Amino acid sequence: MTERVAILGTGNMGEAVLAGAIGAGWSPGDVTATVRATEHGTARAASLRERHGVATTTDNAAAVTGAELAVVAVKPKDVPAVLDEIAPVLTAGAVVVSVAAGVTTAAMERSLRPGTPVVRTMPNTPAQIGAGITAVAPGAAADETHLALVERFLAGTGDVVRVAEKDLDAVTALSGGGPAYVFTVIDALAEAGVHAGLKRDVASRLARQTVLGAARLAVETGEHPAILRERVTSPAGTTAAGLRVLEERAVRAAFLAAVEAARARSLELGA
Ligand SMILES: NC(=O)C1=CN([C@@H]2O[C@H](COP(=O)(O)OP(=O)(O)OC[C@H]3O[C@@H](n4cnc5c(N)ncnc54)[C@H](O)[C@@H]3O)[C@@H](O)[C@H]2O)C=CC1
Ligand SMILES: O=C(O)[C@@H]1CCC=N1
Repeated sequence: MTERVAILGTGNMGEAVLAGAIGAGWSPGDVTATVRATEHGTARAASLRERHGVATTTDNAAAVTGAELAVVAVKPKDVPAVLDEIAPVLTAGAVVVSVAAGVTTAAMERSLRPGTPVVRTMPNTPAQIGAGITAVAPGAAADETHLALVERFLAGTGDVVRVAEKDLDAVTALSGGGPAYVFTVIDALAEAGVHAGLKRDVASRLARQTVLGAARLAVETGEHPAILRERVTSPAGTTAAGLRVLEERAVRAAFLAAVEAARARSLELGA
């Protein structure tokens, strides 16, 4: 027995969260996913019904009627319009959860009836396979019970961590967008392998599994990445030669600047 959930705007992130929760046992019969009333939306709705067994509609207000959880997963600029649609019909005590980058709980609360519990979150797309991490921060009217419900729903999407709302822009920059940085690394490593003479399928397999294996080793041993890196790096060996190039090309500084730029953009989206 699971609570009734509405996913409002079921694009990349909405579907990833939905798939993670359902994959971990949330009943598809308790989930309604909304799409836009366009040709593309109609096709997408059919595909969501077929692949996940959820109900679909283009009517956000109808979707939240009777729902205990309303997950807002539209683009940040579209959040106010969706909140305006659902505010009059939201069940008393229902929790509004947002995954939108930058949009503050205070801004959302202004569009909702006074006292509506709001939880702002920042998931990432590995949620789709239960390997995500989501940071959550409560709004003014969200208490422990509301947070617990949101965390139980998100548990199927992977790890969940509570943070202060002021930290969510940094979270967005690191783990929200982080998969994109890592996919760039996988892609670059595979291309480098091809350049070094490997067949494309072999290079791609080596690159993907190397990133997965390194991540799992870091997570499962809990050891500092610098220690794990040292164990790969033989004195005057091949890895030392490669790492030297990464340092010369300021790859660490590039990651620092990328996360800072993404955080600044998240702050801008919320302004
Ligand atoms: N893509 C990602 O990796 C992450 C995205 N986010 C956040 O998730 C939100 C959605 O991003 P994406 O899924 O990437 O975008 P998307 O464009 O794939 O999904 C948004 C969906 O909402 C639909 N939509 C727009 N207005 C609607 C309305 N009034 N009623 C019903 N459906 C409506 C669109 O047709 C689209 O399918 C954004 O606010 C973003 O900041 C957060 C974490 C990671
Ligand atoms: O790029 C974006 O704005 C969203 C938020 C984090 C990941 N994707």
